Amino acid sequence: MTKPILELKDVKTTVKTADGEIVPILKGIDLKIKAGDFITIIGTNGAGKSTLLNTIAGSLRPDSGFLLHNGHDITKMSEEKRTQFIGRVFQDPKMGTAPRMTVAENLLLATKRGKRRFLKIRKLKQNLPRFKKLAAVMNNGLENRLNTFVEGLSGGQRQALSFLMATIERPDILLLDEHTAALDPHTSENLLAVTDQQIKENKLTALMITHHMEDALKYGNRLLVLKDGKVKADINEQEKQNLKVSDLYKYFED
Ligand SMILES: Nc1ncnc2c1ncn2[C@@H]1O[C@H](COP(=O)(O)OP(=O)(O)OP(=O)(O)O)[C@@H](O)[C@H]1O
Repeated sequence: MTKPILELKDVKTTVKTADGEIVPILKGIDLKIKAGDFITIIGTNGAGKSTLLNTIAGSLRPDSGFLLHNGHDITKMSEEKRTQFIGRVFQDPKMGTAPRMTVAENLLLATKRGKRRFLKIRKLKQNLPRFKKLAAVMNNGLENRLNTFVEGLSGGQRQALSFLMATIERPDILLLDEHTAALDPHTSENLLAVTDQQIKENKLTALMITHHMEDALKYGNRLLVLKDGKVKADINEQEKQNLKVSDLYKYFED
């Protein structure tokens, strides 16, 4: 049997509050993620969803347990090193992009993820047709703004750019932390549809946090419910197809 693309073994993560208190957040997560899994993650505020993605990305180090990437222990690997195989889109359109650089420059930087980063004008020009094609897929006019400074983009275009940057060098794992939550309903729906299409077309492995039960059911082949730092339910494709939103709310009850 092939190894999971990512495995978490009894992962426990604590955080330190402003007054120095150590609070356990993840309380023993066991998870095997197969290549091609598109997992939606739901759970109440504070359940540990973002902490789980932070622990996978390496921005938080677990206190105990292990993370394995294709069978290799990455528990102690730095966040920077993990960017070679992990792409990430945050909720805040301001994160993950450089505001004082153009869309094309940001994309060129993203192609150099995990490598030495310096930009050559020649490379930028060479890549423009490719970037135009990629941006057009996002279905929101980004392809006409390649020479615009990122700070001048709409929130939706900025999130679309973040998504492109996270996926332009195919990541082994794509982490989406409520990446459409700050957008208006129409823009959010468009980005979710493109996200789904890109994940399917490129056979990406992705984890997506959402507070929308309909989206958690509509997208992906697997659904995780987190509660109080633990996996309360791990629902497979078949089970998921038979679920309704009202069924999901039951997992939030005690
Ligand atoms: N760096 C941090 N310092 C202090 N507390 C933190 C930190 N990160 C998370 N927490 C706390 O840990 C708990 C879990 O946070 P986390 O963001 O993982 O939850 P979540 O399930 O993503 O919630 P939400 O739906 O509100 O985004 C929360 O109570 C939060 O306040």
